[in-house]
Amino acid sequence: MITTVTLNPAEDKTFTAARLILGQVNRIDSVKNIAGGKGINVTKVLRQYGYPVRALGFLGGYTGKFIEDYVKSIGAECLFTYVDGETRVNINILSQDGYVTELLEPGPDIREKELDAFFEDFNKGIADSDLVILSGSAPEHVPAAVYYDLILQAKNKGKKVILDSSGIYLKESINACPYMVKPNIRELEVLSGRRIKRMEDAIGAALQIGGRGINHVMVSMGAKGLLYINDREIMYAKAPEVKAVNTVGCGDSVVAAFAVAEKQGMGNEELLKFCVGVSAANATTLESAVIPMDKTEELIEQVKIIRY
Ligand SMILES: Nc1ncnc2c1ncn2[C@@H]1O[C@H](COP(=O)(O)OP(=O)(O)O)[C@@H](O)[C@H]1O
Ligand SMILES: O=P(O)(O)OC[C@H]1O[C@](O)(COP(=O)(O)O)[C@@H](O)[C@@H]1O
Repeated sequence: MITTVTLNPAEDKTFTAARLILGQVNRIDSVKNIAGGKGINVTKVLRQYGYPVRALGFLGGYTGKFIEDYVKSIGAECLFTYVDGETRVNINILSQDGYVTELLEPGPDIREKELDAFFEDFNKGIADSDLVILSGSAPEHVPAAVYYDLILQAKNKGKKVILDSSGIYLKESINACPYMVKPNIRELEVLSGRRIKRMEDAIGAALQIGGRGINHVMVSMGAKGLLYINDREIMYAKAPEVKAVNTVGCGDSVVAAFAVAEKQGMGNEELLKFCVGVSAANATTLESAVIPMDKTEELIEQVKIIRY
């Protein structure tokens, strides 16, 4: 069993538009509403690879119910903690000039007793899982150190923890040393306190993070690909060129692919190629975290690895 945690799930509204002009009336060409949020996307990808998954996190109101129904429909187990507030709606605008603009709501207010209820659910939810995946931001009034506590609790029970978060939630939790962390360049800058302009900067910062006792550091670089540092190797894989339709969910696809690779016992090179292939394939579909399997195989073949 794999447990995914999405503290701040969202209904993702994907708008397509010719262009987006600030301060003007913008008419939308099409709308697609899907269940999203980082851990929900990870759950989607893991289910496509056939793994049993239990999804945890806060849900509330009509949007929360919509997300739970979807997660059940893909065959994942649900152990969500229901709250009085309403789960958020996030907007992703894909404009024809190639820009992806995301408008992310903060999420509902979480009361102290709701947070306590979540911690109880978490301890039940991870009992039979070997991998625990913590993804995304947290809603209002959840302490910044929430992931620090969750990582330690899961590690104390012998679980491997994967962390993909941002800002204060990432910074406050990194000293709990998850098994794997996946910052993008912006997040790596937050973690290391350094500006990252060149590959050498990214390698230096990732080594600094890994040196704290994190076994696997994957730095995602959008269309440029992935840098992967573990206790033995430093490897970079350029992303294959694809016609990107929607890059939302690419980071979540890397995380899910890493979990699949871990489950399948892939070697480092195979693992990196797989993560790059799956995430590039995600970019080719309009719906986030829907992986076209044939395309993925084709893309994996194209991935070239550079060792440092
Ligand atoms: N335009 C693209 N073409 C090919 N692969 C991409 C593209 N955008 C993202 N990817 C793949 O997805 C991974 C994660 O994307 P990234 O945007 O860095 O993550 P995040 O959404 O977490 O910021 C990248 O490391 C890369 O492998
Ligand atoms: O939890 P956060 O950081 O607020 O992000 C939520 C958003 O991230 C996504 O999971 C996409 O994440 P990635 O593009 O980083 O993979 C969306 O589904 C969701 O709206």
